[in-house]
Amino acid sequence: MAAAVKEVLPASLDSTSQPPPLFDGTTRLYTSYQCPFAQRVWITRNYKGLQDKIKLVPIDLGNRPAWYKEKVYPENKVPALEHDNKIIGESLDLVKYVDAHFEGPKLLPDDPAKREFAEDLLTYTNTFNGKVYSSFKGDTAKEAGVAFDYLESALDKFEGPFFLGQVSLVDFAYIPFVERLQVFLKEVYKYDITSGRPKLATWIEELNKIDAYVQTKGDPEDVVKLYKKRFLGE
Ligand SMILES: N[C@@H](CCC(=O)N[C@@H](CS)C(=O)NCC(=O)O)C(=O)O
Repeated sequence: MAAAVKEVLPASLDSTSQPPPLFDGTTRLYTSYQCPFAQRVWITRNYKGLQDKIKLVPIDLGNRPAWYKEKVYPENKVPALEHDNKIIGESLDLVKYVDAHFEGPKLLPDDPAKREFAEDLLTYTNTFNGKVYSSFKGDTAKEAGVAFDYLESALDKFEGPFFLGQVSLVDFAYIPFVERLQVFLKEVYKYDITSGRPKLATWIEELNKIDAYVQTKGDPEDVVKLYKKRFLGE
């Protein structure tokens, strides 16, 4: 198989940048290449083959343009999607929105049991992140372990390497966080999240075969630096 072409990514806009011509009919994903929430939507866009339909507009969150809050998204966060003359935010709503309103492979199956499980898992994402983040200051292996065990047993529910069997929005909701946590826990705590969790190991491996995801991955060293500063005050 030929290697996939890497998308040329636009440079981030900062406080000196002019806004794009807003509400001109172009669909725009306001994003940050470092943001795991935005990465959920970015992977979804790539997987559905919407690179030409949804334009990436990266924002420099450390030096944000004033027009972003004033004219685009009063929440002043990424991700946000400009579509059909409106702005929509919140990554979990956005992945569903992009799946429902755009062409490309469907990322939620029709099977009601799988849909219900998808909702449960999407709801659990915040709990998952909260449990792992709070473990950094406690008994990390034990407390983070509970959250990763939850994923391991969820991956056992349906046949196939992904949460719902076949790849879905649920995988794209978790992987940006798991990707970062795996690196950080290994580097700082010498904790291997895949040890004793074969399903989780295979899930990560399988996702790393999906170009739509691989193209969105950041530099692991940046993650370690950022997390050390943010969570450990280093
Ligand atoms: N609940 C939001 C969270 C988005 C979020 O917190 N994004 C961060 C970047 S990773 C952000 O924009 N932070 C800027 C700020 O809070 O001022 C979602 O799921 O989309």
